[in-house]
Amino acid sequence: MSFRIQPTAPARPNRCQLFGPGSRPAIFEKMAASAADVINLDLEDSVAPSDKDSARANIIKAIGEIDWGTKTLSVRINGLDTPYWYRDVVDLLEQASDRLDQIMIPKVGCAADIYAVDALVTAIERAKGRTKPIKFEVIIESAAGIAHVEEIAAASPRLEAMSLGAADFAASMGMATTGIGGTQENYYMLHEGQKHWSDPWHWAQAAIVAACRTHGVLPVDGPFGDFSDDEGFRAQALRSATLGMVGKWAIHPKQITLANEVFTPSEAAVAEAREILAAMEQAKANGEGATVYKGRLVDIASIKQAEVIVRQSEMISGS
Ligand SMILES: CCC(=O)SCCNC(=O)CCNC(=O)[C@H](O)C(C)(C)COP(=O)(O)OP(=O)(O)OC[C@H]1O[C@@H](n2cnc3c(N)ncnc32)[C@H](O)[C@@H]1OP(=O)(O)O
Ligand SMILES: O=CC(=O)O
Ligand SMILES: [Mg+2]
Repeated sequence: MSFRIQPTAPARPNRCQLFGPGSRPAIFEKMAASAADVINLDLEDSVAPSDKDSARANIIKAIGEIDWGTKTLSVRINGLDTPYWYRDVVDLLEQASDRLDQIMIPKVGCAADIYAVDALVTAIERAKGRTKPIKFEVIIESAAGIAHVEEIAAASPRLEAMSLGAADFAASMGMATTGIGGTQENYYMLHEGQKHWSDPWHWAQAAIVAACRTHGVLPVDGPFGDFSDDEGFRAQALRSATLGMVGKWAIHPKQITLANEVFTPSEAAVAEAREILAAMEQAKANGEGATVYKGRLVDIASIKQAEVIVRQSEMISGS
C-alpha cells in the first residue's frame, strides 16, 4: 500500500531490440530496414578489443548517414570495468548526430555506475550544446546488478529501459550452464519419476520487473542464444511477457518476427480486454464494484489489468 502513484514507463514500442556488432557495418542497413522497434549497435562483447576504435567510428558515421526511420537508436557502450567506456561516451556525444536516442550501459552493479555515466554525458551535452538529452538503458547481468536492482532502476531520470543479460548473468552467478536463456537441462523437479523443468531466470526477471514498474522503466528480456530454436525463443518470450516484460532482444534477424508476435497483444486478447472494460462500465452503472464475465469474477482491479493490454495495443498501433 502506498499513497504514491506508480509512474508510467515511457510510451514507446520496445517489442524487439535488434543487436549487431559495430565492427560489422555491412549489416547496419539491414538492421535499419528490419521490423525491430529498437536498434542496438554494439561496442561491447560482440566487438574484439582490436576493433573497438574502428567499430566506434563505424557507428558514429552510420548514426548520421543511415535512415533509421522511427526506431529507437541505441549504442551499447563498454562496461565501466574496461578502459574503453569513457572514449565510447566522449566520442558518441561529441561526434554522433542527434539521431542517437540512447546509450546502453552493460554490467551495471550499483546506482553510482549510472551516476558516473550521467555526469560525463551531462557535461558533454552542455559543452557541445546538445539539446536532445540522451536516454539510458542498462543491462542487469551480474550478481551485484541483481542485488542492487532497485537502486539502479531509480538512478537517473535518463533511464528508460532495463534488460536481463542471461549470458553474463549466468557467468557472474556461477551457474553451471553455457546456455543463453531458455530451458536449462539440469534445472528440474522430480515428481513420481517424471522431470518437470523449472525456470532459473524467473526470479531475476521478477525482480527486474518489480524494480522497473516501481520507477517507470521498461523491463526487457535479453538474448536467447540458440537462434535455430524458434519454439524455445517463443516459450521464453511468452514467459517474459506474462511476467510483465515489454520486449526481448534479437541476436539474429530471424528472432524479430517471433518477438514482435509475442509482445503485440493478439486481437483476441484486446477484444476480451475491451469486453471486460464494457462489463465493468455496466457494473458501475448498476452501482456494483464486481460482476461476472464469462463465468469468472471481474472487479475494479480487472479494469487495470484490461487497460494494460488495451494501452499496449494502442501504443503499438500508434493510435
Ligand atoms: C550473448 C550476449 C550478448 O551480448 S548478445 C548481443 C551482442 N551480440 C551481437 O550483437 C551479435 C548479433 N548477431 C550477429 O552478429 C549475427 O547475427 C551472427 C549471430 C554472428 C550470425 O551472423 P551470420 O552468420 O551472418 O548469419 P546468417 O548467415 O544466418 O545471416 C542471414 C542474413 O541476415 C543478415 N544478418 C545477420 N545478422 C544480422 C543482424 N544482427 N542484423 C541484421 N542482419 C543480420 C546477414 O547479413 C544475412 O543477410 P543476407 O541474407 O546475406 O542479405
Ligand atoms: O549482454 C547480454 C548477456 O546476456 O550477457
Ligand atoms: Mg552481457
